[in-house]
Amino acid sequence: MPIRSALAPTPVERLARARGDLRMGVPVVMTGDGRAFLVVAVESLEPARLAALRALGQPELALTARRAETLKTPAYDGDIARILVPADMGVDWLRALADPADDLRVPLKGPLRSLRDGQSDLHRTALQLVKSAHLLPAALLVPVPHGLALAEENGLTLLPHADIAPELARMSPLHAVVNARLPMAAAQAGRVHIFRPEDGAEEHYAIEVGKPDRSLPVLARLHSACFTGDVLGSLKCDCGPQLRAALAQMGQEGAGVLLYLNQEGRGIGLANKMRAYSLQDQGFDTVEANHRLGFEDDERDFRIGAGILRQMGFSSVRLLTNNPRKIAMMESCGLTVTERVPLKVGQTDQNAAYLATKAAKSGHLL
Ligand SMILES: Nc1nc2c(ncn2[C@@H]2O[C@H](COP(=O)(O)OP(=O)(O)OP(=O)(O)O)[C@@H](O)[C@H]2O)c(=O)[nH]1
Ligand SMILES: [Zn+2]
Repeated sequence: MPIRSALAPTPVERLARARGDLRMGVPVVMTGDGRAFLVVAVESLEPARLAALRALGQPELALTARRAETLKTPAYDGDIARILVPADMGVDWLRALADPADDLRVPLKGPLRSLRDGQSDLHRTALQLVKSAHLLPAALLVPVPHGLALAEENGLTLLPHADIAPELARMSPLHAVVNARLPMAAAQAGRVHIFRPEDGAEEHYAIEVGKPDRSLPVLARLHSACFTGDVLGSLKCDCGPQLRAALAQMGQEGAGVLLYLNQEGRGIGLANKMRAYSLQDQGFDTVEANHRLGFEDDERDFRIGAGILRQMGFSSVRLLTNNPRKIAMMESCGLTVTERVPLKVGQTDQNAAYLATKAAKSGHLL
């Protein structure tokens, strides 16, 4: 028995496997309180799988309240909506509900029947899981009578809700993997540290400039990955210039730490960020675009940055930011912010509206 339990995947390992399954369109089985559901992500659902799922039960579509609001359908569970999938509706209908790309062209998708009775905890967890796989936040759940047997017969990942829900909510511990010297144009004395989370999600990086004194507040920047801004020189945001200005200031002062957090698109992933950009071309601002996709304005887990700084031995920072939420998060995680150092660079005609929206709707300081 002990050998078997040591070989079997833990809840965290099952979650990592489930993310891969969902991205590939493979169903997972979620069980809890005597119920069992097959769960698939709408984004990766193929017609043959939908037909196989329908043969087992009546599918229910779980969407966030944000997406339901755009679809003008009630979210009786508060933060999520459960919608009955009619027998004659296929994958295209589901995708149209999940993906706002054609909302303006084809506004009416209903009437939709939102479910009011019954429990929604498994649906909520399924949506969190799909989000953490960086897919569109839309999950199809099919109630099945014998979840355990179905998982075993078909080699599907089994997710007991009581085990996985707490794992999804907590911040995964991060481990320092390796660090190496990296001279940079902005700072000769650079060192890159790699941190790997236990849950199999993205690694994050800390770029240490010089040898900051751990007993003093360190000049720090929490930078969220922005492929378009950091690498391509996008004019739609200010990320690239902010990244370079932060490193330059650390180089000038001779010490600092820049965290490069792989939370692309404020945590929704690059594919979803590009969907948001496409909606912005239809006239929606950065916050509205996230909402229409079914996300909150900001899906980042701000605990990660604080966790890395503490692991590196820092307890107080001079934080380079215009975002008050970052300061509040650091302090709630026990780090002292002795000073906010403004970081105003990279304003362009193309990003003026984006920066104004962040100031008006997300509390950024101009
Ligand atoms: N979803 C979404 N993400 C965006 C958009 N534009 C930029 N981003 C992402 O926003 C994040 C910007 O992160 P930060 O540089 O930390 O910016 P911030 O939260 O405004 O805070 P400060 O720069 O510290 O003031 C990056 O992950 C970008 O990829 C957008 O229109 N939609
Ligand atoms: Zn950017």
